[in-house]
Amino acid sequence: MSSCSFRVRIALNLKGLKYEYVPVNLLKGEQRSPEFLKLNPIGYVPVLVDGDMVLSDSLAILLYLDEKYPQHPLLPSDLRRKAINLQVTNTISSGIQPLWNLGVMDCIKQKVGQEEIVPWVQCHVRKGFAALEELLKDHAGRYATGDEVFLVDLFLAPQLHSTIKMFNLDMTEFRLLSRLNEAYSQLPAFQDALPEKQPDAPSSSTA
Ligand SMILES: N[C@@H](CCC(=O)N[C@@H](CS)C(=O)NCC(=O)O)C(=O)O
Repeated sequence: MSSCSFRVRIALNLKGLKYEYVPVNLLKGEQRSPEFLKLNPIGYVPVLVDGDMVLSDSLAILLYLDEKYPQHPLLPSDLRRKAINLQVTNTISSGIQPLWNLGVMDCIKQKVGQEEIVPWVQCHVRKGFAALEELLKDHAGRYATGDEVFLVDLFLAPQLHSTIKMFNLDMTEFRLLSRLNEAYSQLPAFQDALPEKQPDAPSSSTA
């Protein structure tokens, strides 16, 4: 169900890399098991194990894969487009996704009440999406920063997919993001990375 793991699967698919998929059930708390904490002491997925290399943050994993496997580069060579990619990627990974992480939602449920989860997530995601529309409006082509898929698309697609699906977000005011979401849904590398396509997904899986 993790949007952060979804990012990494898209990159592995784009680069044509074979990998062994090891499921970690977040709803069962498997990310807090002693074995998993040895891989990532903060108890978050994804983790990439590549020989003796253990990496536990999606951005670090993506940049590592990009250097090691340069086919289908994730960052554009053009300096300005590269900078926009990094800016928007970081806006999603630090300004949107952490605000609706499972641990945050659990905390709201316990300290404030279950009924406050959806309004909380909708408020923060809408604020983030409004910013993304503004940040990307002068850069988007078919995808977020032109007509090729880059790093920012690997962050955007899972964010859109997960929040629209889980929180029934009304996207009518986010016209650019809606168009991009539609474009991503046509790409095999993105389709095959969907949470609901993974071997351990329950039939009603959301991300
Ligand atoms: N910055 C990290 C964030 C990782 C993260 O928040 N992972 C979430 C799933 S997308 C998680 O494992 N949540 C489990 C929890 O909150 O207990 C990354 O990009 O990999």
